[in-house]
Amino acid sequence: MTPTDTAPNALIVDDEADIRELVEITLARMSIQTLAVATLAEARAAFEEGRFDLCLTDMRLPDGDGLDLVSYINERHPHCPVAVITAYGSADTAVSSLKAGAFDFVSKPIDVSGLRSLVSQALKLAGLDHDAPPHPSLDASPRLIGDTPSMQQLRQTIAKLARSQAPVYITGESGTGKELVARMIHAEGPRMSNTFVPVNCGAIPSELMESEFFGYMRGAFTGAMRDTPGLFARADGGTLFLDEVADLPLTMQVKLLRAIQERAIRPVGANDETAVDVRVICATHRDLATEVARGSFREDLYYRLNVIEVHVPPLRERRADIAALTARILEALARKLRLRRAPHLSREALDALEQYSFPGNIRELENILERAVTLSEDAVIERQYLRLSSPLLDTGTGSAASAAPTAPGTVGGYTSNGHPAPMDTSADLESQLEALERERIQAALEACHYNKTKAAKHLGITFRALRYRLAKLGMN
Ligand SMILES: Nc1ncnc2c1ncn2[C@@H]1O[C@H](COP(=O)(O)OP(=O)(O)OP(=O)(O)O)[C@@H](O)[C@H]1O
Repeated sequence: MTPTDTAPNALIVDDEADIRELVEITLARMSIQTLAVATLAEARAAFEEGRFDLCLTDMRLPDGDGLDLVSYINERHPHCPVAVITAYGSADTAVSSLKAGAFDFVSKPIDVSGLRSLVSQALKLAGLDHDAPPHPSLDASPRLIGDTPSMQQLRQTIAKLARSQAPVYITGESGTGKELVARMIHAEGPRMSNTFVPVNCGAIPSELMESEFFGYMRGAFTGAMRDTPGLFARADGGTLFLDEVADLPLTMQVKLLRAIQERAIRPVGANDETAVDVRVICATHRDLATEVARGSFREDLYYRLNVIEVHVPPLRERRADIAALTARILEALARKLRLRRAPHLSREALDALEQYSFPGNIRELENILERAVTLSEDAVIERQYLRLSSPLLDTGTGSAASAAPTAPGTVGGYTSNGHPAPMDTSADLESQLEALERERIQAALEACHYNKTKAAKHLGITFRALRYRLAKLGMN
């Protein structure tokens, strides 16, 4: 196809003629007009004269650093995505270019199919800025509720990160909305029409990890009846969300690092690697830097994943959002339960919620409200239906252990030797149930040698549900 006036145009900045040529040919085959220059000065001059939909720049230029061009474009031409071409094996440079605002990088020797997918992503990005109508999936995509300054800032960060391809590391307590943030980064960016694949790293048995992540070939092991794609292949063109990444065993961390660095995977039983184009976003409620210091998380992988860090604050640090979140959750519940009108909370009930510490954050708020709607038959939900285990907590750490009603001589529901306390029969039903729950969970954990995945199975609940309950009961 011959480029037309409406064809997108790209600026290529590299002092090596053969690389310029390779990139020009590849882009021309994609019907993209190109202008190739060899220096930083020429690149700046080109930007003074025209508008580009994409810029690809080498990192080392005769008159300066590619990073300077990245900063210049981000400042003066923020609508133009810029990607850098890095020398083979220079992971550090790739990471610093992403931090400086490059949306992606391609390493030498240039792999043409990788370059093509990078360019397609970039053009989708550029397209998002033009007057294109919003993608239909955006309307259906989840929304982040809340107007406190931290939420407003989080929304701005999401919009910025959606434009980049850099790995993102999301921190925050359980139930704060880390997965929701990851989904929004995916849904607002050029990968929106491809798959978002969430994976709970703590829930995959370690012996199955490699085949789950990378897939397997028929006959690779007993029971491998057909070629089966793994999570990376399913997320090709889209986003892989690694939840609880700190739970990955060290052997898997090495393989993950390789897949991210090489942008290729080798299914179990396959001879060759297959290229994949996956954006990795990960999250954990643990402190990865501490895990690195303890030796349970590889520093090189940490460095690779933690290019950009986003923190999602706990609900108790943004109490002003509780009313809006409650209203939205009650509306959703009304739809789910086919109620004619969404119920709402009495003033007293809302006050109680606004003072509660929410160790399980928004997921806990959802559970409290679902239970209240089920228990209360009125359109106005009174405080007693919230069944808060300790309604009025201080603004401290939010530890559920300090909140839980305890039997005399016990700490957080445990005796001094660490065993669950005997049930206090004078306590109300709620605290009796809580004590029972603790006891059953503790017994399951002990029976399964503290393997949470197995304990959850043993209890007949999901891994997430177990983790939520552990946090709620302060048993972490
Ligand atoms: N700001 C928000 N607005 C609306 N809903 C939210 C918000 N934050 C979280 N939620 C909802 O709260 C629930 C928990 O969120 P999510 O699963 O994203 O938390 P998480 O931090 O990933 O939890 P975990 O650490 O347990 O994996 C989800 O149903 C999510 O849609």
